[in-house]
Amino acid sequence: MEEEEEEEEEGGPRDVSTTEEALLSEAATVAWRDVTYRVGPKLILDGVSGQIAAGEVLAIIGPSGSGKTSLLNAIAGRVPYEKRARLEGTVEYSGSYNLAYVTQNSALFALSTVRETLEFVARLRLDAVDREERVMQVVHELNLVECLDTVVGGSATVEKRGISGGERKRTHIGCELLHRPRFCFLDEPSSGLDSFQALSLVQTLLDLARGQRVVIASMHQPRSAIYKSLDALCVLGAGGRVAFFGTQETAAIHFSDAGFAIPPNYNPADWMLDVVSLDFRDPSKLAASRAAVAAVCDLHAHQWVPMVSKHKPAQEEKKKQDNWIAFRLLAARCWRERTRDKAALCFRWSMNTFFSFMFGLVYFQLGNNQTSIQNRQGILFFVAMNVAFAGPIGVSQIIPAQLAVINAERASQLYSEAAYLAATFVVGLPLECVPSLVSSSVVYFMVELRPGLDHFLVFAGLLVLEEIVGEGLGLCLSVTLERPEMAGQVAPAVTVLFVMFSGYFLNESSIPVYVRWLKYISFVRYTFQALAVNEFRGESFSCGDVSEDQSCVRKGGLVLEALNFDDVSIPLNAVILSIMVLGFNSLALIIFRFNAPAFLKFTTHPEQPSS
Ligand SMILES: Nc1ncnc2c1ncn2[C@@H]1O[C@H](COP(=O)(O)OP(=O)(O)OP(=O)(O)O)[C@@H](O)[C@H]1O
Repeated sequence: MEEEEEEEEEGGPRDVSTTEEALLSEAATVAWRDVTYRVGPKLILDGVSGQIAAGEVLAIIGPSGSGKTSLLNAIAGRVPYEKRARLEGTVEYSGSYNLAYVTQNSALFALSTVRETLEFVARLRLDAVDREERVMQVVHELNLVECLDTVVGGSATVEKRGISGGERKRTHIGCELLHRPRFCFLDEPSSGLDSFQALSLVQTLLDLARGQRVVIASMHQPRSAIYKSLDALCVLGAGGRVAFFGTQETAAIHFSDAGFAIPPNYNPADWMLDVVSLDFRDPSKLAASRAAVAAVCDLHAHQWVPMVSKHKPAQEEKKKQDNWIAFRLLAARCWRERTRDKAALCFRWSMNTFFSFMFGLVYFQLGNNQTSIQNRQGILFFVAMNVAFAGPIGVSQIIPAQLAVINAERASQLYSEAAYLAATFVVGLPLECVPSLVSSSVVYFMVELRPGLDHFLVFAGLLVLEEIVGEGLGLCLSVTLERPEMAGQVAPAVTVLFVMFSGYFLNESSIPVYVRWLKYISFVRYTFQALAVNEFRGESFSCGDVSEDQSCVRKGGLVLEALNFDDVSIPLNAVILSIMVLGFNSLALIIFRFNAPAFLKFTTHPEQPSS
């Protein structure tokens, strides 16, 4: 029933096989010419050319630092933007295309199972009609059956043992293959796998390619069985030049022609890598290895025949995003990730309750005398301050901890920034507000603040509102800061600023003019003011605990006057706090969009026509 509803929501079933056949009937090719990539003065890729058609697996091999990842990024359009970087040349795809890009470090959500991870992507990328079947197909292709219901585990912030490194890699690849991409780019997919797993992965890539797909993978050091199974080879030499491009048979001839015939009984890939690496052990070895690299690369440059371009400019296919579905799926994932970390959740909630009891004990049953006036101000301020810290500290670390996965998902345009932030915010509401509501109630009744249900409800409502504003502030910090440790330090510091301008420590008339504006954005101030008005306006106090020569404040209104809060209106402050919720969330969205991963665009060589 649920499934049927979803089908309707997502536009109903579609004939996937027809769409797929139509897509595959166009021959997929990608060609790159004279790709040159520099970062500042450093030349990383030096005029690299090549092409590959559907049905084949191309392996980019080369020594460490020769530019394999950079070339793969350049072909896939994923070179990270940098001001001082420059990318020249052309890359042409045939027809419209959709691509998969599997990065080297497989960042995944730690507390989701393999099934949940795959289903999340499938629900965003595939129509309902063959979704389950496709997930299971990928699970079988990548041999993930055994670990399907195991959590991924092992992230920087969550210490939880999960699936193995190889399974993790295959899960990541599985996510990218779900939507049947025509072009698959994989950066070192076999790294971290044992030799059997690596070979079976390459076999999967070959099967994928045979299904009319282009597969390009960078590889560090393919074992001989893997080398033999590859269709085409691009060998990058030290310095980012192409040492060879073609099939294995021509590779043997090429290296032999350059004076480096592959010895019998030697893994050809190992031999080629030895030839095209620089040997820094001593100057003479360095000069000899430089000469060898130059000889092989020059011979390739001399023999390389650039193909005649038959390609029309192509557009990457974009799947239409449904923000509502994305929001629901993101909220479900966010809830999972935040609630499955039981230890962290219990720790936070117990600390919260502990401090509430501490506050309750220190200010236990205040009574109604003159001493209670100062104590009431104190406890109201502490409660407002406590709640102010909870939101920013709780929320600010969430996005930095997930950034690697989120950026990869954003690069694949899996969902919109608005859907992601809305889901993070909404999931945070019960998780942040419920404990804060519980602890505020404990304090209210232990301390015996102003009697009356109406006063308690205003008190609780204001604190919930403050918590929500704090969550918005936390989101702003979360999208700005890149590392969880940074968030952990910055969030309390920023909140302290707001606390300073709460109107409790500092008489507002004494605040220097140039920082006075800060008081207008201090959400702690609006909360504390409204809490004080709720507590004191219209309340009377007894003078039983003061001697005759001491002054006695009978009216709560006088307390508010002394605090400069006499003209504060609770509804107005609540409205201001609500506007702040909107303001902080909108600001978070603007910053998040601004920080979206950006990729370098090609600028053509001056001597080349731009079309
Ligand atoms: N943004 C950058 N700024 C400066 N240097 C860079 C940048 N990107 C890449 N490089 C340098 O370019 C060279 C090629 O890097 P790349 O990651 O493409 O090599 P690789 O062949 O994939 O290496 P490995 O096999 O070790 O992963 C390296 O020396 C690297 O330090």
